[in-house]
Amino acid sequence: MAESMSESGHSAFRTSEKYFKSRAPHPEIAAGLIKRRFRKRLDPAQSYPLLQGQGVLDLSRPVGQEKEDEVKRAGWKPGEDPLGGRPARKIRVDKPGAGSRDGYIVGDGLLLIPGYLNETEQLALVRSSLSEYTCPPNPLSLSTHYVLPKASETSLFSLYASDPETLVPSIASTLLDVDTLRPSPSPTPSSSSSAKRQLTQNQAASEEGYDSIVQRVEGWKGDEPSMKLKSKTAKKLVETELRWANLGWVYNWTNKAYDFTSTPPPTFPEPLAETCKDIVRGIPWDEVFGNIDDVCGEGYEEGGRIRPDGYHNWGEDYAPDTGIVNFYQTKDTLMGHVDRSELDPYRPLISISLGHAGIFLLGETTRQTPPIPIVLRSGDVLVMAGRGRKCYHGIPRIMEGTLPDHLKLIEGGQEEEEDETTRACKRFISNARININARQVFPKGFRRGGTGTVLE
Ligand SMILES: O=C(O)CCC(=O)C(=O)O
Ligand SMILES: [Fe+2]
Repeated sequence: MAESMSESGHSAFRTSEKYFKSRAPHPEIAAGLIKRRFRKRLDPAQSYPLLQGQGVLDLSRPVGQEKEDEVKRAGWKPGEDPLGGRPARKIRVDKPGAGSRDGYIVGDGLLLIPGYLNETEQLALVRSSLSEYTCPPNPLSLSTHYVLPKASETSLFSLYASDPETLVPSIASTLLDVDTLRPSPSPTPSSSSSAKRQLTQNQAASEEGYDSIVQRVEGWKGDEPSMKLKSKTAKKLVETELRWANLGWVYNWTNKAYDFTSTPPPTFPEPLAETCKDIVRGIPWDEVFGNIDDVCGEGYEEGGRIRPDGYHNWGEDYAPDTGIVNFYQTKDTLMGHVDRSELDPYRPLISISLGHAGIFLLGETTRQTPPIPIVLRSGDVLVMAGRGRKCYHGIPRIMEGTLPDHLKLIEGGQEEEEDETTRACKRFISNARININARQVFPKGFRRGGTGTVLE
């Protein structure tokens, strides 16, 4: 097994994260630009000419964007061997009404479908993400700390679209007079830490079991609002502090578990569920979980392959019931983690990228294996299923200069052709990436009961 721990003592995953996070120019470029005495200030990870000799896997780069694209500026080349020796096997993924798309198996149960969504579908999903998925009752990263509008007609995003300078009171301001306090010497960072996702390792929900989770989360009264936060304008909140919206079953970040107490269960947006089901239905799962030798290059296998029970039926019975919509400004990152709070540990997680491209690090089941750097561009879909659900992953970098033209604001007097919501969506995405990731918490036939659970 190809394991590595860099000299700095960081795991291979962390080394890669640091490398892609750093905005210092790549040494090949820096060599001509940076004086020798400044070079030692560069992040040590920068001394890797290209990380582990790998390039990035960049399968959906539009033609004609090369000049401004940060993949190029940073010196990250589409790699000759992006998978580090692992073969990426091509498959065909059916798409209703659109024939099919190429898909690539990039690991056991891990599938990349570049450009799955067309331009119209991308814009529609950007719109839904901002103008629908952020509406009550869906919790937002801001909900604990701000008094957000309650009705969808006056949602935070509709304020952003129609009257962005509207002041949204912080909860603290309704209890204390924080808005009139002078700034403290060390002001709260713009993405308040409490709004960020705290990701630490925890026991897999499938091992802990439903009853124990319910007991653990019972009686939880919610997070405390920060008493330091001032009221802010809708523009400031949406553009700099909104980090996520939660769809369907509500995830409780503090307990790292879903809150199963809500009755009736929360609903998941139907059109999004249909898109995810179409994706799952269109995948030839027999090929994904087929011949072991096709997927695993030498030195790749670790802990054996997993062929999940019932995967033949996913096309019929996959039904996402929870999801997170991540909003990234170009400076934002998401630390390496594994999503293990779903009771079915192997069902597909469907991850949709919109807006600016991001570097997605696809690791292994430990942080010690060097991850594959994948450029996820607007319209790409990544599917994590089976053993792939146990793999570390994260987003160390959102890349400037990668917004596709169809998501850019129309300039030069044609603005009137677009409605206020579309313009607001395009204003937001001009500096951002959105990721929608949908999951199914419960295995097929799982019934929640009073004292226990019954599997049909
Ligand atoms: O933004 C992405 O592509 C990944 C998001 C993710 O891993 C998560 O929300 O768990
Ligand atoms: Fe994740």
